Amino acid sequence: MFFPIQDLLFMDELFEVPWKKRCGDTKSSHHSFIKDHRKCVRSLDFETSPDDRMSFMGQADAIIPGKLYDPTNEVYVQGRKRAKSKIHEFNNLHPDQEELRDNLIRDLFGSCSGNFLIEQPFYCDYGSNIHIGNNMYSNHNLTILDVVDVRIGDNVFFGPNVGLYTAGHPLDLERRIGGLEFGLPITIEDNVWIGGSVTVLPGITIGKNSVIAAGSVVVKDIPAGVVAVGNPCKVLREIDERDKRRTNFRK
Ligand SMILES: CC(=O)SCCNC(=O)CCNC(=O)[C@H](O)C(C)(C)COP(=O)(O)OP(=O)(O)OC[C@H]1O[C@@H](n2cnc3c(N)ncnc32)[C@H](O)[C@@H]1OP(=O)(O)O
Repeated sequence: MFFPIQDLLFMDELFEVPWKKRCGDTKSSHHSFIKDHRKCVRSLDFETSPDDRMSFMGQADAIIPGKLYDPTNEVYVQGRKRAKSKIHEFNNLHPDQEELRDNLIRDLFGSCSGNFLIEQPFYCDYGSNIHIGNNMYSNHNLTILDVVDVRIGDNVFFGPNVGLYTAGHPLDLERRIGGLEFGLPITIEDNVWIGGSVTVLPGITIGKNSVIAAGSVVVKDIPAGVVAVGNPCKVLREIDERDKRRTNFRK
């Protein structure tokens, strides 16, 4: 069973995901949202850089961070189909077909500002909400659930099996099994290294130059310039001058 859009909007009033970090509190536009979904979405101030490519959905259909939406809406279904098809092609290319791999990702992502290397396989929901900086490297099996923006800075490295999940479901049973979802954006700032098998949850920002230890589950923002470890991921220490001098990397 899926909720019709009118019900979804009224239920949304009861379900306000805390979301004030980058988009501000969207409550002021909430009533017009109930009256006229498209009009309201257009009135929101989306943070897109001038060179961002237009999302495949167009801003009128973009998912609002922290608001419930129905992923079975045809626009989203088509968006995911488009992405799956390109990803299938990407994942099945011979590793020597570097130019084709590169072109497929450039076509899929919202923006790519320089060179990058994403090892196969790679997975995402829409691709158009992913924005990557220069010199990004991802080892095998990066999964990005990009129902809303995922912004990755310059010189960001990912170990194998990393998951960046902007998507979530309500905790209460009725709306969850009814199929509703929400998304909160993820930002990975410049020069971050994310170790293997790290999971980054919706709404997280990882500050520049930080290192996230293998296997961590990042549930809160991580400041700049630190090593953070564990589940839940916590700051272990700052990265300092001693790290510059360190030559012994034995266990
Ligand atoms: C781009 C790519 O493809 S990368 C390839 C994939 N490689 C990886 O994923 C490796 C990721 N590396 C790590 O996780 C490393 O542990 C680092 C870089 C975070 C830290 O390395 P170091 O500074 O050498 O830390 P060190 O080994 O001294 O450990 C410091 C403490 O953190 C703990 N710790 C280190 N790593 C982890 C971890 N992944 N999870 C939990 N605790 C950890 C250690 O047990 C130690 O605790 P203690 O002081 O109580 O004994």
